[in-house]
Amino acid sequence: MPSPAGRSAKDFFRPLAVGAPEPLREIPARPSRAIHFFDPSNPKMAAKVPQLTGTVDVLLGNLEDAVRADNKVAARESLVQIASSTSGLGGPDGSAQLWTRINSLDSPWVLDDLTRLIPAIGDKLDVVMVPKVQGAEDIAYVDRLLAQLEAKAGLDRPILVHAILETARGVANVEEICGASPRMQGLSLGPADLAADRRMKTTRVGGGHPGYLVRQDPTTTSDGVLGQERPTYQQDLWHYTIARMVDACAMHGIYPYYGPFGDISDPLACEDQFRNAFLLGCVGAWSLHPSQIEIANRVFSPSVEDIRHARRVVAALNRQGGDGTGAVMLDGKMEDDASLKQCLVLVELAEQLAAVDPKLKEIYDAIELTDE
Ligand SMILES: CC(=O)SCCNC(=O)CCNC(=O)[C@H](O)C(C)(C)COP(=O)(O)OP(=O)(O)OC[C@H]1O[C@@H](n2cnc3c(N)ncnc32)[C@H](O)[C@@H]1OP(=O)(O)O
Ligand SMILES: CC(=O)C(=O)O
Ligand SMILES: [Mg+2]
Repeated sequence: MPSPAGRSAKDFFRPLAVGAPEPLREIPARPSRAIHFFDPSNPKMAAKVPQLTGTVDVLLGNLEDAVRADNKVAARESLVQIASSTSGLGGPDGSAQLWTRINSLDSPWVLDDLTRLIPAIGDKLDVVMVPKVQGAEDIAYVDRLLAQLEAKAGLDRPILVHAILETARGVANVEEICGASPRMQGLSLGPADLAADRRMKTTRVGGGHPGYLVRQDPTTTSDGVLGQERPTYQQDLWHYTIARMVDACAMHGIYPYYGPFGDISDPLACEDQFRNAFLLGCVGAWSLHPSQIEIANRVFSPSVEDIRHARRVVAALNRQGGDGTGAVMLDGKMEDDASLKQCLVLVELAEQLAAVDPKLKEIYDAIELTDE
């Protein structure tokens, strides 16, 4: 049966142009806790890129929304200049990955974005983020064009593709989008455009809304008197969409990300939104302002307490027989094969992050297990 992108299983991993690099069989788990957005046409932001390179997992040169229409060409040209001249940025050995968000596929700029960037800096670009993806056909278009441009440029490594989920149709097609190409690296939530497309009645870029809540039932005393206290609990507007993204990504072996949190002045709520996404399965979020990088790095790195507990569970099950099966009691709780698997997710993530973050390595290395 053909895949949603119209390719049979035997053709799925064939290059889409003669001379294009072989598609990857597995998407590498490169740390990407913060995808830091900058407008390359803004001289102040562009000047900050070299100093940010050692502090953030991904730097993304944004060409789409938030870049003025009369700056689109300047942004593209400046991105070429920044990628060519910043050491440690992009490519398999870069200390920060280099991504770009191209303009939407129906815009007058997108063709020039790709035909200019791939020949000029294709060896540095790790991921192309495609906004407003509606279905597998959008990924198929970018997939073929990238293959043609890679072949022409003589690139030996395929550029990966990341889709933003920001239309109702995109959400409805999320599984087929994730499976549309071996280039698919991941998905981000686009809460602002998605809210508009769904005709939600919000005006924010991500985050919650005080009106979206549940209220506790009225309480009555034994005398039948109605209580006055009716606490309310704000709910997460994005839970449904993120949960769908996480399942679709896990099914296809790619990575889900929360997107932007627009209230730069509210780091606490930003942290909460990021943490909800982390707990549900996301690997990172966007940072729109330098102050959000530290929040994302912290939230998307497992805590010392989680790693200590995870290692204790691994050790306890190992002591019991070494193959991770069976059940043990630890701190009054049952641990078995399934809780071990959850702990291994955290332990493996900590190892990946420690490999790129020396401070975190020191912190994780210093954790002592008290019960051995
Ligand atoms: C819905 C979506 O599509 S979300 C994605 C698109 N949006 C974006 O990419 C937004 C990116 N961020 C921004 O445009 C800006 O951060 C803004 C407009 C939100 C705030 O900018 P400012 O008002 O300049 O913030 P602020 O004054 O706090 O900035 C402090 C310094 O950090 C710089 N800075 C701000 N944001 C960034 C950034 N994303 N990257 C690098 N440097 C930045 C500023 O230029 C300023 O530099 P200076 O000290 O040399 O003057
Ligand atoms: C992230 C994005 O593009 C949006 O929220 O619309
Ligand atoms: Mg958008």
